[in-house]
Amino acid sequence: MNRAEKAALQLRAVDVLGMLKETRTYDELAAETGLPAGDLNRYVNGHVLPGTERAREVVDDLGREALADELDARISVDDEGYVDNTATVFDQPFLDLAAPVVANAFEFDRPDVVLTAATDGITLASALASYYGTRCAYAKKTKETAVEEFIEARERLQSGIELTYYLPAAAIDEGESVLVVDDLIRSGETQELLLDIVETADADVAGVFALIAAGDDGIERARDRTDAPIGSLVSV
Ligand SMILES: O=P(O)(O)OC[C@H]1O[C@H](OP(=O)(O)OP(=O)(O)O)[C@H](O)[C@@H]1O
Ligand SMILES: Nc1ncnc2[nH]cnc12
Repeated sequence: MNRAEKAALQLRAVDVLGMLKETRTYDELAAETGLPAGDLNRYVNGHVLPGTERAREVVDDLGREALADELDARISVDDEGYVDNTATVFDQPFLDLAAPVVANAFEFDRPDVVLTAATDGITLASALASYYGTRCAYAKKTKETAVEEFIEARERLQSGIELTYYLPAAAIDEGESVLVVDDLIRSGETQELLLDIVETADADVAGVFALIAAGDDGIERARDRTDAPIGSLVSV
């Protein structure tokens, strides 16, 4: 790690601790992290940065669990199993904090493009693209105006309705590496359409990630399509 990467990791750890501190006392945070309350206070208040080893532990070990808990607390599931996740997808700072933790926890190779489906995946894709310093692209159910060439992916859903997603063809170049993400995966139909788009572009899949997996079907469907790492932060 060079100096800038170390500094970024240290700041990420401070962000994770700051998020945890919002709902905990320093003593509770100390019990949870195994770190002295006095040190935690100095980190959260920005007086001292954690060393790189400590920062790595906070981001890798504590970060993933803490984010999953936070995500769990923010979503509600109705009687039919449908998820209200607006408190997450509308909160860009939360997703910006989640991005490095997700990237570290799931060991995706740094992609050239983070691809999602409009609408609800966009804020997550934006957070991840910003973290990796790469482009973000989203497929839409309608054609963007003034764009001439599109990659199209069409599928007949279980309902019998045909769904088509369109991505401007210039959004992904041949041979690029693409991380496919969405806020939620249930049947996996949307992810499958995104994977079709990656295939049509002659690009490679760096990974598949959803914040929330509603059941296992979607993850399994994605697993049938690629050997790249696949994951979700929480399951409902
Ligand atoms: O795994 P699946 O069964 O395909 O479901 C997951 C998709 O459903 C939701 O999008 P939706 O189609 O509701 O569109 P939205 O993002 O515009 O709300 C969600 O954002 C995923 O894209
Ligand atoms: N919000 C949601 N919850 C569960 N399954 C879904 N499929 C599409 N949107 C969904």
